[in-house]
Amino acid sequence: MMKLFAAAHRLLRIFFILIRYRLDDLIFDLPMPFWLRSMGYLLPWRWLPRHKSTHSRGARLRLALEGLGPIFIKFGQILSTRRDLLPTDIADELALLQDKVPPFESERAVALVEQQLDAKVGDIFAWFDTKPLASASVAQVHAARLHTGEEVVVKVIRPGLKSIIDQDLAWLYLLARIAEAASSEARRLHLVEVVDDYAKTIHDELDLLREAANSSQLRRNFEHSELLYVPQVYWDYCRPQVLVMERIYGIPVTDLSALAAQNTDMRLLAERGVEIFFTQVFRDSFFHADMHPGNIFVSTQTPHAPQYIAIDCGIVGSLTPEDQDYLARNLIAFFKRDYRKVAQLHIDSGWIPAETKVNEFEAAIRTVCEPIFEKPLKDISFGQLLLRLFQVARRFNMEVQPQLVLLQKTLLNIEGLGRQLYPELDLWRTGRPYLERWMCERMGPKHLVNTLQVQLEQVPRVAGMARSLLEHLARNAAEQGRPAHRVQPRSSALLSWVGILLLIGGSMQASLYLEAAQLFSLTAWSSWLMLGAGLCILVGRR
Ligand SMILES: Nc1ncnc2c1ncn2[C@@H]1O[C@H](COP(=O)(O)OP(=O)(O)OP(=O)(O)O)[C@@H](O)[C@H]1O
Repeated sequence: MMKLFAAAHRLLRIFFILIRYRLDDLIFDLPMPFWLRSMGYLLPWRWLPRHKSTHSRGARLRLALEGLGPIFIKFGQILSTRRDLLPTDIADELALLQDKVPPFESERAVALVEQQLDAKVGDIFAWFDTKPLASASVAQVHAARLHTGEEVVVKVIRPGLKSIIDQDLAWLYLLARIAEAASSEARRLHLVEVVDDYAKTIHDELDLLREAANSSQLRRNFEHSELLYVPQVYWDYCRPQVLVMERIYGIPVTDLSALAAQNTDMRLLAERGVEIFFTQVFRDSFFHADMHPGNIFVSTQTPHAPQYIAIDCGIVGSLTPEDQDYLARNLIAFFKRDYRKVAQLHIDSGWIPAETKVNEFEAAIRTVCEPIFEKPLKDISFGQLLLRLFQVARRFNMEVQPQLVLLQKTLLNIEGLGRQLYPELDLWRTGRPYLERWMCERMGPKHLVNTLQVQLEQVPRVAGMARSLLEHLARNAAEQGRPAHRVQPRSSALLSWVGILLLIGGSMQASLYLEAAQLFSLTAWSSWLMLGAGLCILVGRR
C-alpha cells in the first residue's frame, strides 16, 4: 500500500514538472501521427492561456530533470554525452546539469559502515571525519585514518538508494516507451536503449566492489608509470556499499592557476593525457571511461611531475582485439580519406548490417567528413570525427556498440581537457606514435608467432573435422559402390589445411601492415616487417 502511494506521488510530481517546464509542448512538437497530436488538444490545460516560456527547449528539459532529482539528473548527464543521438542544443544544455545533492547525515554513513564491516567505526579507524569531504548523487566520501597510520577516504553509498533508483527507472522506462510508441523521432533516438544503458551504468555504480576491482586493475596497469597514479584500494575494508582507499592530495586538473603557480609544464601535461588514453585503449584495452574533470587530479610533487591521478573507476571500457583492430584501421582509413574503406570496415566488423549498400554509406561518410578535413590536422578533433561517423552509421542502422560509445565519449573528454590545458595540442601528432607502435607490435614477429600459434592450435580440430569428412565420403563411396581411392589421403588433407591457415594468417598480417605503411613513413624496421609479411604469404601459399 505504502509502495503504491509512493509510486502515485512520484507520478504526480513527474506530471507537474513536465507541465511546469512546458515539456508537453516539446513532446507534441515531435513528429507523430495526426490522431496522436490531436489527443494533445484533449488535455484541458493546453486550452488555457499560457505565456511563452523564456527558456529554450534544452534549458526547460534541464530544469525539469533537476527538479526530478538525482536519478533523473544523472540520466540527463549520461544523455548529454550521447551526442551521436541528441541535437546539439539539447546536449549542450544537458551537459550543464549539476548533481549538487545535500549530504546525508553522518550517523547514517557511520551506521552503514558498521553494518557492512560488522565492526565499530572506532575499531576500524583511528580517526573518522564525520563531516563529509564530498557528496554526490550516488555516494558520500569521508576522510579517515587507519590504525596503521595510512590516510584513507571512505566512500559510502547513499542509504535506501536502490529502491529509489528502481522506482525512478520504472518511470523512465515508461516515459521512454510512450515516447517511442508516439514518435518516430523518439524511436530514432532509441530512447528505451538509452534508458537500458543508463540502468546498467547506475546499477554498476551501486556496487563499490566493482569500482574497487577496476581501480586495482588500473593501478596495476600503470604501476611504476610516471604518467598516471591510481590510489591503492584497502580490500580488507571494502564491501558492496563501502570502499576504503588511499587518500590522494593533488591539484584538480581544472585549477589552471594552481597548476601555473607550480610551474607545471602544461604542454607535457596535455600530451601525457593523450598518451594515457592511447596506452589504455591500445596497450591495455582497459580504459577509465568516466574521465570528467572532477575525477582527475595532478601531482606536481613527484619526481616525474606532472603526474595524473585518477579516482572513481566505477565506469571502465574495454575493447576486444577485433574492435581494437577495426578501430585502428578505421582511424588510418579516415586520415587517408579512404571513405570506401571506412564503409567496408563497418560492414566487415558487423557494426552495420551486411546488406547495407557500400556506395551509399561511403557517400554519407564523405559528406560529413570532408568539411572536417578542411581544417589543419592539428585542429581536427578525433572525438568529433568518431561522433560524426557514429551519427552517420546510426542512419544506416548501426547497432549500438556501448564500448565504442564509451570510447568516443572518453576521447572527447580527453581532447577537451588537453586543449584546455594547452590549446595548441596536436592530438594526431601526439597520438600517432602510440597507434604506430601498436600497429608494429601487431605486425611484429612476436604477434605473428602468437597468431600462428593460435592457428596451429586449431589444426587438430580442423584435422579432426577433415578426417570425419573423409570418412563420411569414403562411406558414401563404398555404399554407392564407387572406388574409395578418389578420396584424398589423410596426410595431404591435413597439410592443405595447415597451408590454408598459414595463408590466412600471413595475409591478415600483410594487409594490416600495408594499411599502416601507407600512412606512416616507412622506416628500415618496418621495411623488414613488410618483407617478413611477404615471406609469410609466400610460405602460406606454398
Ligand atoms: N582517494 C581520494 N582522495 C581524496 N579525495 C577523494 C578521493 N576519492 C574521492 N575523493 C573526493 O570525493 C569526491 C567524490 O568522489 P567520487 O568521484 O569517487 O564520488 P562519486 O560519488 O562517484 O562522484 P561522481 O559520480 O559525481 O563523480 C572527489 O571529487 C574528491 O574530491
